[in-house]
Amino acid sequence: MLIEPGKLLAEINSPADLKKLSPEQLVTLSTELRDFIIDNVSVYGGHFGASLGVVELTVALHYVFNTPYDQLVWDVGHQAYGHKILTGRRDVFHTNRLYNGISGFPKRKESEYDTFGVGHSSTSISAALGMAEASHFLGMDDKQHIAVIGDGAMTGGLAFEAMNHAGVSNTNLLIILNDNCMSIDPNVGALKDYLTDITTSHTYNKVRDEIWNVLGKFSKFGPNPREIVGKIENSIKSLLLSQSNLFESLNLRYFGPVDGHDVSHMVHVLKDLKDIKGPKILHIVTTKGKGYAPAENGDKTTWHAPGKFDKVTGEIHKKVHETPQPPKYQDVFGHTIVELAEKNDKIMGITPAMPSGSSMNIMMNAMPERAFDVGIAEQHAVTFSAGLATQGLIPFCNIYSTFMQRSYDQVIHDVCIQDLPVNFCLDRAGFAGADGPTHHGAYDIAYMRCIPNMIVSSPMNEEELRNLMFTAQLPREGGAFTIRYPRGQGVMSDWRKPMQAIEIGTGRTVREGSEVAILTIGHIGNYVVEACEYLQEDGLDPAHYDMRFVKPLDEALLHKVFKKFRKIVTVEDGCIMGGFGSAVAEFMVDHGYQARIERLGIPDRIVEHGEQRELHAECNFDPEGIANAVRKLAESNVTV
Ligand SMILES: Cc1ncc(C[n+]2csc(CCOP(=O)(O)OP(=O)(O)O)c2C)c(N)n1
Ligand SMILES: CC(=O)[C@@H](O)[C@H](O)COP(=O)(O)O
Ligand SMILES: [Mg+2]
Repeated sequence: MLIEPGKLLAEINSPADLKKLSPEQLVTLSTELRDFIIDNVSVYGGHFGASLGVVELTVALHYVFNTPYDQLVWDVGHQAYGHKILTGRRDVFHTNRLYNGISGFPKRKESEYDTFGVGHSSTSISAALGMAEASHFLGMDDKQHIAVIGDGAMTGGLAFEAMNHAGVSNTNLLIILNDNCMSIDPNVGALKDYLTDITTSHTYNKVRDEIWNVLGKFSKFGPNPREIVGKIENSIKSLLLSQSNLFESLNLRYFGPVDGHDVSHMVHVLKDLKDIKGPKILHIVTTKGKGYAPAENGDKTTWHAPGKFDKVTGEIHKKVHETPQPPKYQDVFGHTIVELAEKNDKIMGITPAMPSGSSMNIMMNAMPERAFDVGIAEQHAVTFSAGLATQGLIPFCNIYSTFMQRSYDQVIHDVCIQDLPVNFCLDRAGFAGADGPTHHGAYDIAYMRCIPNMIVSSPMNEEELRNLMFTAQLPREGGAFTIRYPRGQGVMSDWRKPMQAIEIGTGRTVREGSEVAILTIGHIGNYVVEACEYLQEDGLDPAHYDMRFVKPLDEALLHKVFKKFRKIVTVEDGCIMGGFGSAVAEFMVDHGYQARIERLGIPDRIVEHGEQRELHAECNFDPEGIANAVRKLAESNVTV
């Protein structure tokens, strides 16, 4: 269902239309844009608070800059809904994040205005700097490059690496630091304190006012007062350098903080900055959820991505169930780590900026001195965990599978080469769903199982998750222990049972059978249970083994399987290449068995966004797809 935009917004089909508006009309447009986002997200879901917070900035940027010639890079991209709507995607915005609809993040294939594909944080400054250096190299020194980065994303090491480089470049790079004191959860760390200090400090405000007085005068001199620019720049610089400013010390000219919700002022400021050459940073202060009272005044973490809600009452729609529902895997993790830590005082919890998403916040609340939110800093989270392990502590480092990709060298260099006993809980393993390819946890089995000193496991249900966590905290010689589990609910409403150790490298038989054996890893095994019901109706009787470990594999069980079966299906919610099925195939070859193995999982292509089950179906490993694969194999004439 297409949602009607306000009158002014209905006229904006591209930023060229926006430029026809008077500065006064921008205020009305901002209100209409905000309403349109509220109307759509309340009905269709998606990220919310962040886009509301940058409405005025978005309008001002497209008003002042010549996009898409000037290059605008959004960090993370969850705040770019306004940008999408103003750049030709208003009428398809109701398909945002839906299967076959537009992406919830900027995406190069989707629009020329989306200069850089995003989803993971802290990339914008590097990307914009690369574009700026390219423009210089290609003789387009009139081109502007703008990176919009949040205070949360600024805590990522990559952002600092980029600023370190930008400070010695002479490019037209404008970094806009959108400071709303929030990550998904409240922002953390010394940088946050520093930004709060600049924003509230009397000295800085005085300096800021002086700068804008100077710039205010300078604007009146006309569109291109280059001579005056130099003089003013010098005075600004000396004024700022007399202060200790983090960004100035990196040779980035610092401007701000300014009110990011005053669209007229933002236009004025951006116009001025456009004429100042070289790398610079504008610090704007905004409110996440601005303009929608429940989000602005309520729990900002909830309103980061609230799901569908009643826009009038602010009530978030929750499915009502008549029977008790299984918990989310993340909550099983959160409660279980506390339960374990109460008995084992060496256990520590680590999350890089996902306390709510991973449910590590349960431990952070229960035992704050033993659980750390380290900011959007996955590399640091892993090496920090390694440091804890050197001292005999037992770290449970919980990272979304997709974000763990950031820390690959740390896993190898800092953990596995040193054989340190660090536990990795990889949440959101497999298809993430509506967030799409940037967030799918597709590769972890393949990238973890090839590292020596690494155990790789995955539970089929809540009880197994708890038992694996219990096993991971028991003393062991060394080595890392990975436990991967998906986004969403498990299958057991009665999950809080006493925990027991699982012998490392052992699987279990879910179902004895004949003709075809199905080997699974993790939660996706529940699809096989469903598939077996259909297959039984067809008179088929496949065996099903929940392997629990990809590494080490349960060799005894596999010998049993390969001795009995010539037709084998493997199922995993991960990339086929190098994954669990590949491990089984390697075992077969290494041990001289011959069988036909049908490997189901994520194919070697980028799978877009949609509901998890839609994506499983697309890749033929939903229950129907699995049943079809088994039927086909059962009918085939395997001669090995
Ligand atoms: C590498 C990486 N880690 C974690 C995340 C999850 N994440 C998405 S948005 C976000 C908070 C970003 O905060 P900020 O940049 O300040 O933007 P805001 O939502 O406040 O506008 C986090 C942690 C991510 N996208 N990428
Ligand atoms: C933009 C981003 O990276 C996060 O907001 C992410 O969408 C959270 O995912 P979950 O909803 O699975 O926690
Ligand atoms: Mg923020």
